[in-house]
Amino acid sequence: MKYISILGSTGSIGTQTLDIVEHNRDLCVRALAAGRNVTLLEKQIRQFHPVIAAVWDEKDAADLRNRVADLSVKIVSGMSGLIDVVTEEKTQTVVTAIVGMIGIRPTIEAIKAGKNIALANKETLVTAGHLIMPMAKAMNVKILPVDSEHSAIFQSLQGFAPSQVKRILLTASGGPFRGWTKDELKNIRVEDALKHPNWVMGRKITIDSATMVNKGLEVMEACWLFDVSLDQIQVVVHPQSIIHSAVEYVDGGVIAQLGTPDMRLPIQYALFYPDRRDLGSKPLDLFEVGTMTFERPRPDVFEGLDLAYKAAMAGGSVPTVFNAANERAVAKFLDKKIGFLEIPEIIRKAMEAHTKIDDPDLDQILMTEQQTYDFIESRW
Ligand SMILES: NC(=O)C1=CN([C@@H]2O[C@H](COP(=O)(O)OP(=O)(O)OC[C@H]3O[C@@H](n4cnc5c(N)ncnc54)[C@H](OP(=O)(O)O)[C@@H]3O)[C@@H](O)[C@H]2O)C=CC1
Ligand SMILES: CC(=O)[C@@H](O)[C@H](O)COP(=O)(O)O
Ligand SMILES: [Mn+2]
Repeated sequence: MKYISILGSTGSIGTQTLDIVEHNRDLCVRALAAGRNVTLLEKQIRQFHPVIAAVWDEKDAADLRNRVADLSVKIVSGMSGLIDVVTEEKTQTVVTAIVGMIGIRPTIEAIKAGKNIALANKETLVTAGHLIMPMAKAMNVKILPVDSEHSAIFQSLQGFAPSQVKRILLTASGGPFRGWTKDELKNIRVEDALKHPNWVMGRKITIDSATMVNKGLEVMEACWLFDVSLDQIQVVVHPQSIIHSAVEYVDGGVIAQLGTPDMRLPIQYALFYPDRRDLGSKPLDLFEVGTMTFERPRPDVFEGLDLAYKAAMAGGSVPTVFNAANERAVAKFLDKKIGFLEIPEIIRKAMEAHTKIDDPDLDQILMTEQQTYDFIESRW
């Protein structure tokens, strides 16, 4: 039996993880955490029988306790609830499918408790990679990538020593507005930005793909996961999302991972690594794909990518400002309070206003997050 817990079980990655659990009898769910979707969480509790379940708000937790009073599951709430979920005794692997840098503290606590991490929650690594990666090494826990590109890189790296790696080719779909001019991006509606060409995902990451902030976050995520420098990563726009990323080796050979866009494959790979199992998914039909194309990214049009590189180069607390400003700006865009191009504008202004902390500890990261939110609230 493999014992797992899921942070963010009601979301896109969380529900696909549970789909994998349904099809693999040797996976057992020990604990689940959700934000507000009490109805779906109740269903999941009844189907997967976790011993602990968490929701964010204590009021929702009280409601959930009433709903599942016939079961012996402990219902918890808040940050301490998330920590109870990830430190559940029997759990071996925690799937971090929560959205945003709220995942930092539970991820750190999971590592301290010796749990392996199947990491989807890229915001945590972008903001606290300098704390998390050494901690994982010291605790001898595995950080297994779930993000499709990073899983592809991880799969392409199997059997090779890090010294043999020359570059990483990180693919990007280019999002729904690939090829548009900056002028054309001015009046984009939320509904249009939520239409990703290839992937069905949660709302925040879908907007991040449209601004290409997602690719910027993924560049930083790759630096931490694979211990490579920024100039060893090339972003390649590949609109078909069939090549999920590749590694170029010192002899010029390039090894890539290909597949139809289906997040269940990287999730399952992380859960059963190094084994592979039948996923029951539609096989890749290269004749159906027909053509695969490649383009250079346009950081001049998609300023979010340019700002991500600036944040990565600055390091210290600046990636936290980049990420926190983006989280707040995307929430405002989804609420129709700001326009599409105000997302990078807010990130840029927040970064300009920030005084960098070189090697922030956890408290300084969380303080920087709060200061960034306060800065944005006072102006937008
Ligand atoms: N979706 C995808 O295909 C991919 C996603 N990722 C990354 O995975 C992460 C999750 O993305 P995705 O699944 O799309 O996001 P969703 O928005 O679909 O799901 C987010 C999950 O987080 C939960 N959540 C939000 N706030 C809290 C909170 N305060 N406490 C507890 N749970 C909370 C939500 O609960 P509720 O809904 O109940 O409020 C939900 O279960 C992100 O970091 C994203 O970048 C990476 C690669 C691909
Ligand atoms: C499925 C996944 O991993 C997403 O992060 C996806 O990569 C988004 O696509 P783009 O950011 O390349 O548009
Ligand atoms: Mn990705």
